[in-house]
Amino acid sequence: MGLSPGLAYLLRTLPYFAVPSAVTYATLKVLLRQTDTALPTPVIVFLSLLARPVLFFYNLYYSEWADNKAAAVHGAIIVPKVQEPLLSVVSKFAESFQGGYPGVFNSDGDMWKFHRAMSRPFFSRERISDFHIYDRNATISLQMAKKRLAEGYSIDFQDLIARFTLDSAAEFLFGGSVESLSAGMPYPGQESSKENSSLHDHPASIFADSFMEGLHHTVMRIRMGDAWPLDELMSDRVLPFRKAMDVFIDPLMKKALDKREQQLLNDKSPDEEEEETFISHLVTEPYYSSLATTGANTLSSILDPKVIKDELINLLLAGRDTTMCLLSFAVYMLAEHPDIETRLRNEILEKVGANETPTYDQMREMKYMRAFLNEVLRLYPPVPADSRISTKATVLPSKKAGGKPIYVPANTTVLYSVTNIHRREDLWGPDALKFDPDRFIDERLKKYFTPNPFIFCPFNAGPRICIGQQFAYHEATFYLVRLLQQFTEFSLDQSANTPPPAEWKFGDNLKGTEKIFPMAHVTMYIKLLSSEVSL
Ligand code: HEM
Repeated sequence: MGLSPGLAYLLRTLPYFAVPSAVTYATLKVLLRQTDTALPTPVIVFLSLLARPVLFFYNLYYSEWADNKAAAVHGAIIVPKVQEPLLSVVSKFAESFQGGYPGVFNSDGDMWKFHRAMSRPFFSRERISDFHIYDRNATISLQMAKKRLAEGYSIDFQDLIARFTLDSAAEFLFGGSVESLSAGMPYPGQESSKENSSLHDHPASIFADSFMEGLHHTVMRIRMGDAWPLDELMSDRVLPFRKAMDVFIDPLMKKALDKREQQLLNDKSPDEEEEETFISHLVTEPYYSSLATTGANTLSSILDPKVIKDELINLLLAGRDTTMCLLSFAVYMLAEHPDIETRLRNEILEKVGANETPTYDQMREMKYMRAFLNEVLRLYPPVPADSRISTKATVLPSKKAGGKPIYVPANTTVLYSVTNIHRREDLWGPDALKFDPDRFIDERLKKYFTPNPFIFCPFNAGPRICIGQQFAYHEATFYLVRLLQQFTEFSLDQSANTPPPAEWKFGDNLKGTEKIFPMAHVTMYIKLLSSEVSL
């Protein structure tokens, strides 16, 4: 049995605290002996214990002084600093995964290159255009919605969509469905499946609930900052949930690995007819090119089941909640803007038809649908804030004419709020807070977005841009086509929704007009119930 995170943390940090004190103690002893001076032992111990705090403040003030000096050399001002514990959520995310599942989403440097090279080929056009997985799960989920409405209840759309995205992502990645849709969904007033024992005890709920609970504890670790292990002195809070998830993932992995091993033994290539999943892709693709760049030196290390599992969980985390968030807010906006709902449906009827399954080409032609999704992503970005750490000191030019440049010291965590960027009137125009998909089609596109594309960054940008961007657009478009082909007139069931806090009524930004209370998790989420949806 391994050490608890708390004990491991204490062991890890022991040298950090003990070495300066031990060195001070030894130095004092030698000095006192050489100068023939006597000091009581408690005083020597006390002075030695002060060594770590003194070093801490010396480093703090020295680095601040050195940064200011370097900024002055460039005629720049130092980058504005924020209070760490409040805003370090994303930067601490990777740390909180310690001993967990390192992968493309939460690793850096060569390790990231290795994981990115491993995942990237799977997101080719052909693979993400295979819609039968969405089709099956969308059909099941919409049938469930109809049944629930026929019973006279409104629908917890966020819960329904979470099940749809989980089952679809799991099938795409693992090749086996979690079947969380088959567990059913909560009735209004039941906050979670825990309040409904038949739903909670369903085998499919165990994976889904463990995933959510594990995520919840991970977020708590992030909130607590570096010393989170001290809150887990006796046991690891995330481990039981990881174990519960492993019960689901391990047999699927074993099956894929055994099959590949047999193929290699018989010198066979994978069956052409066979449907490729992410697991089978990982155990099939040769990664010889990545061997050279990553330092991994044997093929067995590439086919290490742990590496494969890490990759799968990373993608499940990166792809599931984000798309759920996009679709939840999309339905919220449909309920708030019936005129937009009508326009979307007209486009669907024109490009796809009343019952037909949408194809890749039809989806590409649906310009208003893409504009609608972009507008949802603009005002309600599923990743509301993000951060980067500077690997070396750099000077950024000032945005204000005549303003001083900004000096960013090396190893600085630079935070940015995607939500704020997306809602700024100076970037998007005076109607920035209005929900209006046309801004991605009409002259405002050329005026604001084209000359300055980084004002829209729901998927980030640069080398670490989201791998699943097109997958997410396809999945969301597919679901909305199916939803709007079958349902009309969405409205919020305000008796069941969590309203925003009363003080929001007089708040700025969108606070004053919000009907639901968007809350922050790793991604944002809403509790959205739609009633009066009719066929
Ligand atoms: C609306 C849906 C989505 C949004 C808004 C979104 C957003 C993002 C953002 C902002 C990042 C950058 C994180 C960072 O580097 O700090 C990211 C990275 C990533 N996303 Fe997505 N994502 C979505 C859907 C998906 C899907 C469906 C998948 C996969 C099935 C996926 C896989 C990934 C991966 C693997 C990364 C890490 C890429 C890297 O670091 O190289 N995402 N996503």
